Amino acid sequence: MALLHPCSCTTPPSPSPILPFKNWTPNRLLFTSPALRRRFPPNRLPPRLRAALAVESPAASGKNRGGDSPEILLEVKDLSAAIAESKQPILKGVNLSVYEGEVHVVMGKNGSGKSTFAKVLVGHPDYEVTGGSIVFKGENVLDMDPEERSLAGLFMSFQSPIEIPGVSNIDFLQMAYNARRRKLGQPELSPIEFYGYISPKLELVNMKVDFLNRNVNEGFSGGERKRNEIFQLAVLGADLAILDEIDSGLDVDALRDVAKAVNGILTAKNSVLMITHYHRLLDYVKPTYVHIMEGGRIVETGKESVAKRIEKEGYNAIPAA
Ligand SMILES: Nc1ncnc2c1ncn2[C@@H]1O[C@H](COP(=O)(O)OP(=O)(O)OP(=O)(O)O)[C@@H](O)[C@H]1O
Repeated sequence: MALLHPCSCTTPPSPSPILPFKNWTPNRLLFTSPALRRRFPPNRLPPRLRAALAVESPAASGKNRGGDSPEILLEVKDLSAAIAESKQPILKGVNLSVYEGEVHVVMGKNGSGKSTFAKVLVGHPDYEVTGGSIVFKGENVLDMDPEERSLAGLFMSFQSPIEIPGVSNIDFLQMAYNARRRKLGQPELSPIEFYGYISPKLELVNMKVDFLNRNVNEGFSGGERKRNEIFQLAVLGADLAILDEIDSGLDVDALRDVAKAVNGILTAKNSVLMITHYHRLLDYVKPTYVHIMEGGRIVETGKESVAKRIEKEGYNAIPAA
């Protein structure tokens, strides 16, 4: 699963080391019981209870990073990285600065290094950083393991979200959410408080409540997995969400829902880095910048018009690509 285990796109994580099941009380069983769900169906929580349970996402309510002008969230300088096993260089000097409140889009031909860049940001063990720096919220990310990066507020959704057999969505999310709250020194939410918190998020992505009790991504269609990734992002919050082809394989309605959810999680304090091949996502989520990656470098940066040009003319429209 993406958020707590950015390295897990190839190896399903064991949630236990950082998400202790021992914190899971018998209340949880009541909470997921059909009777309780009938009593508190999503969207129908009594307004007072809803208000009482309303809490901000831990990321949104985290450290206040200051005054009115946007601060820099991510600064990548001359980043190079190779495949850990073969030492084959893939990233060859990536430079990128992301400020609060921005939407950055990375496009590029197949094999240009987009996913590798995203995975290197979250510390995927398949890759070795061979040069340059990554600073996130003023901290050297290269000194952090993937779990620390995630707890610091980096979220990544993967092209192919993994299944976590035997762990329901709601169990997973509550454990992940409370882990983040603990890290921020905030009190954990009880199951009922958590349910109050996530109900509106289900609406945001137009997901049925049944998905909460299904095992993470098990038997989900491709589109449902993508929707679930965005749901996780909406629930867990992030200062920087890295979305790798979140639009691939979505039907038009799902694309609209996912885009709506992305817009719904954006605030003046967080940012999104989206990898996509298609301009259609940008009809809904307006980019601050569009970057073109080629040969492991960002070779062009511009506004949305760059994406439109590529859609029309292909990558030949970008001389360096
Ligand atoms: N773990 C790995 N083992 C072997 N080769 C890899 C690995 N990771 C990346 N590569 C190679 O690095 C290059 C860049 O891959 P990457 O997935 O980053 O490209 P991309 O721009 O995201 O492509 P696409 O648009 O097709 O998703 C490709 O040639 C790919 O085969």
